[in-house]
Amino acid sequence: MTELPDSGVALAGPPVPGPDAAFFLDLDGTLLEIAARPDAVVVPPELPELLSRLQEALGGAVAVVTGRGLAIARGYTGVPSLPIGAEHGAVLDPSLPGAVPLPVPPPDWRRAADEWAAARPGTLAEHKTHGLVLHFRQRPEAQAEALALLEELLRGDGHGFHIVPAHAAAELRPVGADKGGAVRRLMAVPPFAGRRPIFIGDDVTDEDGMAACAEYGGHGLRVPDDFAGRPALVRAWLSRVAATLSDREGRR
Ligand SMILES: O=P(O)(O)OC[C@H]1O[C@H](O[C@H]2O[C@H](CO)[C@@H](O)[C@H](O)[C@H]2O)[C@H](O)[C@@H](O)[C@@H]1O
Repeated sequence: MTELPDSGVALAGPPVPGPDAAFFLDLDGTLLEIAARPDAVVVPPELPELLSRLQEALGGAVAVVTGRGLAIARGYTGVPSLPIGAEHGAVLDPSLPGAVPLPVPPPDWRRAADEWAAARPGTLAEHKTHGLVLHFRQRPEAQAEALALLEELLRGDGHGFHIVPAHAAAELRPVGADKGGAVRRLMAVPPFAGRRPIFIGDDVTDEDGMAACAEYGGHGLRVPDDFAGRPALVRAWLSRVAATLSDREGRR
């Protein structure tokens, strides 16, 4: 059973995997509770220690694969040695192999996104190196207008971008950059190579990462289905995985 620390509620979690597992972890909605705005997330103080314990139990085979920018994700996770696939796999930790050149949004797109958000209180334009996001969580009625703006920006040659739906947001992302690519690049090198990968995510963009894990004999765990939609349960389960695997190793 997985204990939910703040309520004492206990739910059955997935079985604890073997010591040959590798974890690919999504951030927002998986390790972190969803917040009203991207900059309003509360990072649990125990997260860096949890990730470090998990790394130790799995020979280092733990990565975060997120839609967030690299510096932000690095700050939230707080573990310098943790490999990070950022911007949905468009940006990988500089230490990781296999970088491919990707487009950046033209300046007039960035201006148009900022102007769109400035004219609609409650919305937000988020800029990434290889993309941009229009957020409307606090103004859901702006969804259609957000999509209309992104479609308008893509009219013409599209500069190698496409529109990806997100939680209460719409995003422009380079064609061909997805979380599956980040998983494959990491699975090609130690300490991931040869392991059975498990991707934990909550969103449609995580499905690419889960599909890539299946190519290596692994699978995906979906937060809504496997953890009752509760990042706190994901963290509690990962803590149990780390403790169980370390215990088994200690007894050998
Ligand atoms: O791949 P992820 O780690 O799940 O990141 C996905 C996006 O997360 C952020 O936006 C989402 O979370 C915000 C904070 O909870 C929330 O306010 C927003 O409505 C969600 O869409 C982030 O801002 C994006 O850049 C990520 O792509």
